Amino acid sequence: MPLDTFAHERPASSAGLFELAPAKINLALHVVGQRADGYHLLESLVTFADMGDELSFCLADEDSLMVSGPFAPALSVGVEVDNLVLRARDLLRDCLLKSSQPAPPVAIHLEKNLPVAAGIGGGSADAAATLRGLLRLWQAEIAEAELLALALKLGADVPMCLKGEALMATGIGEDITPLPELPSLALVLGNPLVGVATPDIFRRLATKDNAPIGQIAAKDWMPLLKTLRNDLEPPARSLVREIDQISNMIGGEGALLTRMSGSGATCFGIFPSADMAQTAAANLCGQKPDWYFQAVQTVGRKSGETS
Ligand SMILES: C[C@@](CO)(OP(=O)(O)O)[C@H](O)COP(=O)(O)OP(=O)(O)OC[C@H]1O[C@@H](n2ccc(N)nc2=O)[C@H](O)[C@@H]1O
Ligand SMILES: Nc1ncnc2c1ncn2[C@@H]1O[C@H](COP(=O)(O)OP(=O)(O)O)[C@@H](O)[C@H]1O
Repeated sequence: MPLDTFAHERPASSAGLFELAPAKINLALHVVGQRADGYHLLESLVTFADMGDELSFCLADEDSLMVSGPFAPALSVGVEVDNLVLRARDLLRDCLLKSSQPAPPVAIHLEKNLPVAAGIGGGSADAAATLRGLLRLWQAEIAEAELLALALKLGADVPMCLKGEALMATGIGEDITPLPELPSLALVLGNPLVGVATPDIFRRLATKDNAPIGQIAAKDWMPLLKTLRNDLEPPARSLVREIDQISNMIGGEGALLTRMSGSGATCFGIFPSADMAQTAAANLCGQKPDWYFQAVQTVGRKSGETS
C-alpha cells in the first residue's frame, strides 16, 4: 500500500474535524523591491472570503489524502506528492516528533472548491488549514512564532492564510499587521479558468520599486482602495487576455471597483451589497457558463452596505 492514497471520489463519509481554507483576496498589491534571493518585497492589503476549500481530518490506520470537488481534476497531474496539504502534514509531524509529541496517521479529505493557480491562494489556504486542523486533531502545541516559521517554509502566503483575517502584509508577504477596521465587503470573484504560474508573472514585472501603500489610516475604505493598485495586473493582463474581458464583465454588473487578486487570473468586483453581488454572479454565470463566478462576503468589521 502506498503511504499516501489519492483519489477524486468523495469518501463515503467526510466526517471528522473540519477546517475551512478560505479564498485569499489581495485588495491591493504593491511591489516595492526585490530581495537578493529573487523574492519580491510587497505591500498588500489582504482579506479572506467566507468560502473556500473544505478539509476534514480523521485519525486512521495509515496516512491518506482524498480529493473531491469541482476543481479536484485540476490537481490531478503530479500533485500526489507535491500537494501542499501533504507537505504541511509532513513538516508539522517532523516538527512535533522533535519535541516528542505524537503525530499519528491521519486520513485527510480535501474538497477542492477553489480554482487552481488562480491568485486566490487555494494551495496556501489548504496548507494553512492542514496546520490548524492537525494541531487540533493531534492535540499538539507549538509556539506561534515556530508555527509561522513553519508556514513560511511552505510558501510566502501561508502565514497570512493561517491568520485568515483582514491584514496588511509586507516583506515577502510574511510580515503581518491585522486590520480589524477593514469592513466586510460584498465581492464577486471571476476567473476564466486559465491557470497562471506565479513566478511567470513576477518575472514579467517591468518595475520592481513601485510607490508603497504606506500608512493606512482609512475611515472611508472605497476612496482609499481606488487609489491603490495591483502591480502584478499589467504583466498578468499581457499574458492572459481574458483578464481584460472578465474585469469589464464584472464592472458592467455595477461593481464599485474591479481589480485582479494576487498573480491572477482571478478578478474581483466590490459591490454595494451582498444581494447585488449575488445577482451579478448569477448574471455572469449565465453569460459565461464555462468560467468561474462566485459571490462572496469577506471577513471583517460588519458595517452594513458598502458606500
Ligand atoms: C502573488 C501572491 C500575492 O499574495 O499570491 P498568489 O498569486 O500566489 O495567490 C503571493 O505573493 C505568492 O505567494 P506564494 O504562492 O505562497 O508564493 P511561494 O510559493 O512562496 O513562491 C512562488 C514563487 O513566486 C515568486 N514570489 C513569491 C512571493 C514573493 N513575495 N515574491 C516572489 O517573487 C517566486 O518566484 C517564488 O518562487
Ligand atoms: N492543495 C493544493 N491546491 C492548489 N494548488 C496546489 C495544491 N497543492 C499544490 N498546489 C500547486 O500550487 C500551485 C499554486 O496553486 P494555488 O495556490 O491554487 O494558486 P495561487 O498561488 O495562484 O494562489 C499550483 O500550480 C498547484 O500545482
